[in-house]
Amino acid sequence: MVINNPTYSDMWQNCLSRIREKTSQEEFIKWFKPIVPVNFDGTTLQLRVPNEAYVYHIEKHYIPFLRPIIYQTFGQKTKLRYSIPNHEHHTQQPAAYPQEANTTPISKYVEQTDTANIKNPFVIPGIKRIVIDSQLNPNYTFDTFIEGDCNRLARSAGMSIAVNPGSTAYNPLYVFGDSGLGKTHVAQAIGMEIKQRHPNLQVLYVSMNKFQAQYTSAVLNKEVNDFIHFYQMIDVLIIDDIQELSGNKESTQNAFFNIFNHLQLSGKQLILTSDKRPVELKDINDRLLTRFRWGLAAELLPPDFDTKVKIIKHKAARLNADIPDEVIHFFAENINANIREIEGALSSLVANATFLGRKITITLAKEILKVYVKFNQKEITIEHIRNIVCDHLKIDQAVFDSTKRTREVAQARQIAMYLCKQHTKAPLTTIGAAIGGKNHATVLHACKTVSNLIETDKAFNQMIEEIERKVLAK
Ligand SMILES: Nc1ncnc2c1ncn2[C@@H]1O[C@H](COP(=O)(O)OP(=O)(O)OP(=O)(O)O)[C@@H](O)[C@H]1O
Repeated sequence: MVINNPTYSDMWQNCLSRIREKTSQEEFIKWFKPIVPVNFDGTTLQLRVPNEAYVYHIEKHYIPFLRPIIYQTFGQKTKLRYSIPNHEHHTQQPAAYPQEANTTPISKYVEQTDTANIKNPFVIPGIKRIVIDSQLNPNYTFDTFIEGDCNRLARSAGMSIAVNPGSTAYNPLYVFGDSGLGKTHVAQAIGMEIKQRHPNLQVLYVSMNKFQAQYTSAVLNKEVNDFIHFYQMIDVLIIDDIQELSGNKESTQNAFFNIFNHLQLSGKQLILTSDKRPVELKDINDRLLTRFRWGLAAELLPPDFDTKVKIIKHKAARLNADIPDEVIHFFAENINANIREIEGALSSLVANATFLGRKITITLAKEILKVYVKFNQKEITIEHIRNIVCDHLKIDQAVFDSTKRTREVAQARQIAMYLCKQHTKAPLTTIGAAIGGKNHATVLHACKTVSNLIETDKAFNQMIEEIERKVLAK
């Protein structure tokens, strides 16, 4: 009886049987079944894999598992070599994901180089680590993200994740809140911190819109598998504006599900941001929604006064701008909408001071707020100004309205007239009539006197700014 030596294909089948016993059906079908042995020369086993993503995935996740199986079947110290169909094509072109037409590719599978010098089994010389541009904004770090009650949960959870990505209970971390409250900033800060602490991890930030565009292009180019494999290799995936997945085609949601599920099961970290609470997300596959709720949902709230002050001071320092406290407080009191608007107002304040040589005062700040943010201030009336002036200068209203002409009272009236001219639309005659029954020439004179004092007397100027702040904080 002639016993034929088994071929390397038979030997590989033997390996596959053992692999099948020890892996899930899904893993086996996805990662091992597509592998084809193409040569074995007694020392090196050459396997054809569908693409570079396989090489990377196998090397990263299965080597300790595969090694004994291959050694027992092919012999101790057997070396592995991979080949990839259309390799020329694959390696000369940068990998397709994630990139957009006419933009710099952010990922490159680096070409397999000389294989003659294989020293260690299971190490593929030349397959260098994939180079990925994480797409993170280096300005979005924890150092520049000011902490307050409004963001403490997201910030602290983010810090824990940065220390142990994928190993905390916060997976995924779902950061939600209204526009401009710092969702992108905190998500990217986590990514930046992870890159610093764990330089070997692949971190990728992508918006849901960009992800969808890439997926659509992958479908058109028949590269969906490459697309999914690329994303499945990421260690920390940050997806901004996840709510954009709503109402998307089943196929896009399925692709995202495959990626999400794979990463989560492999202990990779996912960070999602959204302008909606998880329960408010609509038209998203239930199996995804359930997974979004597995980790931690952290809300970002509008900052309180003190946090706004800290943020403004921090941003002013970065702009090298010296902004008086009362202007900072004025901004903090009057901008309620979001931090992006604070930044816009601050930049234009500084631009006015730098390019137009204007002094940074509450009056300038008010002008800017009118232009740059929804400034919901109620109309300021003459009566309101009179009340504030009397209150601040501790002058009785009845005395203020009387014919009494002591220096303090006369000056209080002048200040009130000046502020009425600055902050109301009332004509000078109306202002004069309402303050001591004076004519418009007296009001003009009062305004001139106060302006001169503001220019020449520092203490007086400070007092006016203080009164003005109270007037505007209506
Ligand atoms: N706590 C903070 N400290 C410092 N800057 C902050 C803070 N929160 C937000 N910002 C700044 O506010 C701006 C808006 O933040 P970001 O883009 O992260 O908001 P968002 O919630 O993602 O908004 P949108 O939903 O509109 O995309 C950014 O420039 C960011 O740096």
